[in-house]
Amino acid sequence: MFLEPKSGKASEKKSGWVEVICGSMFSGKTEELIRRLNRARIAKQNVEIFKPGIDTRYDEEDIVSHNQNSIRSTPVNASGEILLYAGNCEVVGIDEAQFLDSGIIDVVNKLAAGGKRVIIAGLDMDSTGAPFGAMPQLMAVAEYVTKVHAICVQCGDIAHFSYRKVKNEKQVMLGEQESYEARCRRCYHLSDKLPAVPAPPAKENETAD
Ligand SMILES: Nc1ncnc2c1ncn2[C@@H]1O[C@H](COP(=O)(O)OP(=O)(O)O)[C@@H](O)[C@H]1O
Ligand SMILES: Cc1cn([C@H]2C[C@H](O)[C@@H](COP(=O)(O)O)O2)c(=O)[nH]c1=O
Ligand SMILES: [Zn+2]
Repeated sequence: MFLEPKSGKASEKKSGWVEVICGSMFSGKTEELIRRLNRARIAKQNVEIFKPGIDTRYDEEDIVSHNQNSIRSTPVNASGEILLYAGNCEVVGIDEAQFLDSGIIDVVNKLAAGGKRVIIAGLDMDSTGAPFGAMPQLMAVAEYVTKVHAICVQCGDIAHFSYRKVKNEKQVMLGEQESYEARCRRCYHLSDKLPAVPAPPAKENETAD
C-alpha cells in the first residue's frame, strides 16, 4: 500500500515530487490513481486531474476505471496545456499518460519543481511488449514508481502483459475486454508458439522428433 510521503520542514520551501503508477491493462492503475486523489481531497488539498483528449472510451471528461469508479478530469490534447491549467493546485493527477507527447516529461518536472505532487498513471508496455510513449522516461524521473498487476485471464497468475485479441498493427488502438486481455508472461508468449497455419500431416516413414 502506497503511503503519502511527508514533505520537508514547514520552515523550508516545500518541494514537490512525481509518482508513477504503471502496469498492464486491468491492473488497477486508474483505481489506484483515484484512491490517491480522493485521499488528497480528504486532506483538503486542491487537486486537478487531466487525461489525454484521445481517451473518450467511457466519458468525455470523467476518468473511469474498469469497475466504474470515476473522477472528474480535464481532457488535454497537448501536455503543455497541463501547465496552463494546473494553476495553484497542490496535487496534479494524470491518467493514460502513455498517450501524451514527450513534452510531458518537462511538464511534470516543472510542476514538481514548483512544489506540486504529481501522480501519473499509464501503460508501461504496449500490446507488443514495447515501452509505451513517455512512460519509461517518466518512470526514470519519478521519486516513486508503483507497478500494479492484473490477473492472467488464461491461467490466474499475475499478469503484466496486455494481449491484443484482434489483428491491428497500430500502437494506439482504444479498447476494452473485447480487444484486450491481461496475460502472464507464459500465456502471452504461448500465442507466439502456435503455428500460423496447421502443420501438414507427417508422411509415412517420417518420425516426429
Ligand atoms: N484480468 C483482470 N485482472 C484484474 N482485474 C480485472 C481484470 N479484468 C477486469 N478487472 C477489473 O478491473 C479493475 C481495475 O480497473 P482499472 O483500475 O481501470 O485498471 P487499469 O487502469 O489498470 O486498466 C479491477 O478492480 C477489476 O474489477
Ligand atoms: C495495450 C494497448 C492498449 N491501448 C489502449 C487500450 C485502452 O484504450 C488504453 C489502456 O487503458 P487502461 O486504462 O490501461 O485499461 O490503451 C493501446 O492503444 N495500445 C496498446 O498497445
Ligand atoms: Zn497465464
